[in-house]
Amino acid sequence: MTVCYAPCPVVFDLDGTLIDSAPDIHAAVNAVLREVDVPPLTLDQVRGFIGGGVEVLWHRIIVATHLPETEQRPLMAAFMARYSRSTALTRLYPGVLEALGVLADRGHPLGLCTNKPMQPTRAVLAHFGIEDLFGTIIAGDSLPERKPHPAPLRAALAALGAEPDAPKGIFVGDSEIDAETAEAVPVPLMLFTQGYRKTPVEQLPHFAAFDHFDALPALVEQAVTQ
Ligand SMILES: O=C(O)COP(=O)(O)O
Ligand SMILES: [Mg+2]
Repeated sequence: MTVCYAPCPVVFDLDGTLIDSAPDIHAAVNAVLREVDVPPLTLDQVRGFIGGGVEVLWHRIIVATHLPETEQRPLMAAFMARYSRSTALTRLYPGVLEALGVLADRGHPLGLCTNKPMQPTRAVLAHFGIEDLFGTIIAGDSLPERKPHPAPLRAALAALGAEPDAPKGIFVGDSEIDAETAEAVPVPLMLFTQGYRKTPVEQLPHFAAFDHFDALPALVEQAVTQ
């Protein structure tokens, strides 16, 4: 694995890492289900379905609600129309703004690599006024591949100046998918433990784990100087 010399690119996952978006996703999912007379899902259920992008989310909803597979496309479209500007229930995790500011001030190029589609990604970043902090945004519909395929993270690192063949940088994420993606690139993963992960921390490959964003800048410098 290649760790870089300071200041190296730091790329972030979005849902469950920078933002707790599950309440807005949950509300939009249930509004769509209500339209087809399907009982609501719990917040825990929907949170457990997030991470693979909108197709995976709706595939899991279809399976859980026993709806016919033919419903997936139209319901997903109805969801996207509703969710794309939904930010009212979404929160930044504590310390995110400060940590991004510290890393940016230290000269780290910052990027975003999410499986969430671009339109809601841009809407939520604009809502929190943090869009301009990121030198690149690779979303779930930016490339033919999505995480855990290494292509999206490789593209984000390359856009921030990393060498395409042996990218150096750090990935910050919350999920099984993020751990797999970081290994596939490979780059060190800083695992945020308060996100949407379902696997115990010790079973997920990671360079370091943290439960509050206050800790992140020091972990990044550790990875860089090791
Ligand atoms: O929208 C999703 O399913 C996942 O998004 P993430 O990659 O930012 O966690
Ligand atoms: Mg995530």
